[in-house]
Amino acid sequence: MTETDGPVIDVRGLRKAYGGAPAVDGVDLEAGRGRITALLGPNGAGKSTTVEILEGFRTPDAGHVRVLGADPARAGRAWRARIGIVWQEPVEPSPLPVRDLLRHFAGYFPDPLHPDEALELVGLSDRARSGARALSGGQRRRLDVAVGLVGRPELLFLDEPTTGFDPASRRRFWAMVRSLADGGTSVLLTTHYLEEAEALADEVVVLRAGRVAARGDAATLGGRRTARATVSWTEGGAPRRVATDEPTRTVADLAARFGGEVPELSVHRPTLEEVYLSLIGGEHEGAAA
Ligand SMILES: Nc1ncnc2c1ncn2[C@@H]1O[C@H](COP(=O)(O)OP(=O)(O)OP(=O)(O)O)[C@@H](O)[C@H]1O
Repeated sequence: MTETDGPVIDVRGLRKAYGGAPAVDGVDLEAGRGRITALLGPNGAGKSTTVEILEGFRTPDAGHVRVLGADPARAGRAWRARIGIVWQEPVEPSPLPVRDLLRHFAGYFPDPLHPDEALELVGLSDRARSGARALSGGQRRRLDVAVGLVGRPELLFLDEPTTGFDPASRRRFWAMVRSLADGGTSVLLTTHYLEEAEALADEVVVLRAGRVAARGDAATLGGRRTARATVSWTEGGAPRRVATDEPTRTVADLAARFGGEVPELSVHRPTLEEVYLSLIGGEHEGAAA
């Protein structure tokens, strides 16, 4: 039975250890219908373990887990038909033409999209007759998403979906995911691209060592909006900077002092990446790139 109210993902106190070492250590997670939730965290933070439990591929040691109202560890085929998964590893390219491949996958679902609709959604309509092997890397990834979508999922898991995309393709892909969410599809996105989380996510959840280090919308995460601004300029040939809670006043004072243009003036607030790196600790700086 389809639930229209309540969160699509409802997780409390989730724990999972491997050989006594905790991978997920008391995670709470809630995702609303039609929302995009991004799960961030350095390598080994517990993202895949969490997602695999939500998909029903791993059993938790402890915790309350409900996905589309059911316990994924016990849910059956009808539940599985309501979720879509785009794996981290691209699917092995098939020799079948793209449209036939989608028709094949559509056959597993009770109310699938027409293959051409799925291709249209991911911007691959003009490649319907191509063999999947003839697609570029980015096009194959979009085909993976079409496969994830063809069953008309209520909840779509996207695991590092845009690795290897060129910047323009990535932006097209984001627009596509956003329009899916606008159409009511809920999305759980795992990504290492902070820019991607910022562009897409209604809520960002940062995992660190199996625990939630922070959650919130990308604009305010970790006190970002209220963090001090840094005003920089050049004076007497030397770079100058001040940290301030009142950047407008600082800029006005500088403008008055310089009597017009302030050389190389900029105002900077912490980026999501800077906030993220401070949340996960400096030892992981390489992991956020
Ligand atoms: N099957 C397994 N057996 C033993 N340990 C595992 C297994 N799967 C994951 N782990 C360990 O659990 C921890 C969390 O791993 P997980 O794959 O969930 O992290 P992640 O956040 O998805 O990392 P990445 O960003 O690298 O994909 C890591 O220390 C990892 O080594």
